[in-house]
Amino acid sequence: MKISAARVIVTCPGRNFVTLKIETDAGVYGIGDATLNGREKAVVAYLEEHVVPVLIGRDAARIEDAWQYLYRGAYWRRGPVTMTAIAAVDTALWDIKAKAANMPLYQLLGGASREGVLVYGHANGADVEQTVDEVGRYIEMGYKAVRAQSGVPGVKGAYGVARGTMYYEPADSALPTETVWDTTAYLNFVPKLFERLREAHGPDIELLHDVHHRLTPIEAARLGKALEPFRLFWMEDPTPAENQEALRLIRQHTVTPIAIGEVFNSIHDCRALIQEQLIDYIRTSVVHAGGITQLRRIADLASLYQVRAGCHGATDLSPVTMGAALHFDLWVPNFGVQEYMRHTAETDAVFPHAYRFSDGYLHPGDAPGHGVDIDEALAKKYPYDPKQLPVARLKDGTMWNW
Ligand SMILES: O=C(O)C(=O)C[C@H](O)[C@H](O)CO
Repeated sequence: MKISAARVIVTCPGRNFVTLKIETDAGVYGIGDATLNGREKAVVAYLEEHVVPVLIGRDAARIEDAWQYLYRGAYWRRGPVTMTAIAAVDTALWDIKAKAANMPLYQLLGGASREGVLVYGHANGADVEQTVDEVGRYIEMGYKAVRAQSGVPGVKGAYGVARGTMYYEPADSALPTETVWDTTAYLNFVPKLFERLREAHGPDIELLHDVHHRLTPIEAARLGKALEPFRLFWMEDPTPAENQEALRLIRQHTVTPIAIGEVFNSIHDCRALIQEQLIDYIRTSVVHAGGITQLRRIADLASLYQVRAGCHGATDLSPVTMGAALHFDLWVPNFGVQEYMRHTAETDAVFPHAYRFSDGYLHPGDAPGHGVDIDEALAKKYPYDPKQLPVARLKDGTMWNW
């Protein structure tokens, strides 16, 4: 079964998505997500200029060889653009292999290890009480795990707070929106938020929180310690994790579980964090960490150290990534939780999918392949709309991590 064509499809049903469609001479096709939020066109160019030409005529069944060819053969390895492009090819080829075998992808990976995939939703509010209500709304919808983010007094454009409810979309403008970060205000506020959430919703609901790379190691240690009485499922991205050693310091001070990895694109980015057991959950995703092929390797490494998978699943990861991730999650022995930020109805219509939510769990469905398709005619109706992620500055104007 040879690859006969490969095309990049860019569409914006409410937000931008880049999709690679690979066709074969056997008539079977596969699709892969290649969306890199705010940097979409860089991946489009990488795919169209450097990857598509070398795919034509290759054996579609040789997924590992294609992965190694695109990774080792590139010389300029790794990085989010390269690894997102590789992920798109890898996901499309796994889709083709599973369709050709007439099996849902999770069967090819080794079969289901569980009945459904525990997911966490995103509750957010302008202040504490609104966030408490929003968490309650997610619990009513059946969620067993909820991430809580709130507006912080004195912080302009706090991370994770939507302008409407349900659909937080940070890439909101052609030029980056400027937000202001205030560590003192944030550190004083967050423990009070979780105290109130436990008081309102009791001890059993799983609560998560994303710090979004804003703290220094000692500040993150302080926050983790302050949150211990409220038993978080995880504290995410407490510091920018390119400094992997920083996690040693944080770990010495707190038993609040830590999740890191959504911006990682290589197994090497998480090697020390996993091998030194500095994190509890690894957040690498199908789309930004080189596809199913590398994600499996990361998960296997993590399983040796009791680190569990907690895949990134924000709205900028398309339904194609969500579908593929759910097959991975259903199989992976060391599963923790899957992020599930619902896509809008417009997005869901462009990407018809087999996965279904029920009572706090998602199931990838049993359609052959990863179970997600693209309606190309509908996709054409939504042209690319340039949008970038925000930036953050301290109150005195110093650039900070968004
Ligand atoms: O979902 C999360 O945990 C995020 O941090 C979402 C990111 O801000 C988003 O994917 C950036 O594109």
